[in-house]
Amino acid sequence: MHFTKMQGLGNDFVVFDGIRQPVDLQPEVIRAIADRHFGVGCDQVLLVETATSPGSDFRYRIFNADGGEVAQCGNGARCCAVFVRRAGLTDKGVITVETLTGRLTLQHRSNGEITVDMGIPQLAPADIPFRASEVSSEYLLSTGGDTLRIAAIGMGNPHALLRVPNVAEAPVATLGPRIETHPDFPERCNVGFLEVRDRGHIHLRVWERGAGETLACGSNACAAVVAGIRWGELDHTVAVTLPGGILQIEWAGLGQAVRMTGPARVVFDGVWPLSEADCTSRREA
Ligand SMILES: N[C@@H](CCC[C@H](N)C(=O)O)C(=O)O
Repeated sequence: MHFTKMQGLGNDFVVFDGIRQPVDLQPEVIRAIADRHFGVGCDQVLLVETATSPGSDFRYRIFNADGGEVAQCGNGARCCAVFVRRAGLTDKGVITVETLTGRLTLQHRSNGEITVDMGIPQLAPADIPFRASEVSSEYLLSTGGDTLRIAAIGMGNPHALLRVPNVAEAPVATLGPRIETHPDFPERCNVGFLEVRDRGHIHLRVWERGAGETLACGSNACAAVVAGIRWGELDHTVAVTLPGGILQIEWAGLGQAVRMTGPARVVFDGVWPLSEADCTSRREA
């Protein structure tokens, strides 16, 4: 299977063209590809397939490094836009892709960046999904003896957001997995630790469901800006500084879609596996 290694702000992907070649991605194959020591190494594996619904150009599928299939990946969406043009699958400047739960519009910009229409955020607990009796901009979450104030927001995938005084010192590796697997998020969640610098700028670190801490998470950046606007702390256009770089996020408010703009780059092309005999990717039993 031919693949392209790509990255969006250091959130890295192994991308397969499932239109021109048969691609079989069983969970154990995804885990082997994503392994940073025995495989290629990536946060997510992406698969581009033929669209199944009218009005979409492609089907865009996303698998976390742990092998689980999910419905949304913002940085991956920008990489998908670059991948389909580079592979000669389309020459369109505006591309529509279907995901597990919705549709995204990807727009190539004249400066080489890509803007993604990430859809309308889900605020109703049942849609996120999150266990709460009513919609609120802030919820209390009890974990390990602590009570945390969080926002819970769906961007096609579930997100928890916490304010921190300084992202550099945020307990991402300890609190991240506890919130990811908290029973109030029945499908687990991505956890964003956000520091508001001013009304147009936040710093953000993200513990991703199924991947651990990544250098950037586009959908969590969108959810963080939605949370900050609902708290009354942010304007409608916000620069989000992540460890891997900066995203521009825009949200006009309730009922409106979130727009995310940023780069996407090719790292290299490869073949997986080279051959059974050459394949050194498996952990020895
Ligand atoms: N890195 C992504 C999100 C990938 C999926 C996420 N880990 C989940 O499980 O929902 C992004 O840029 O949005």
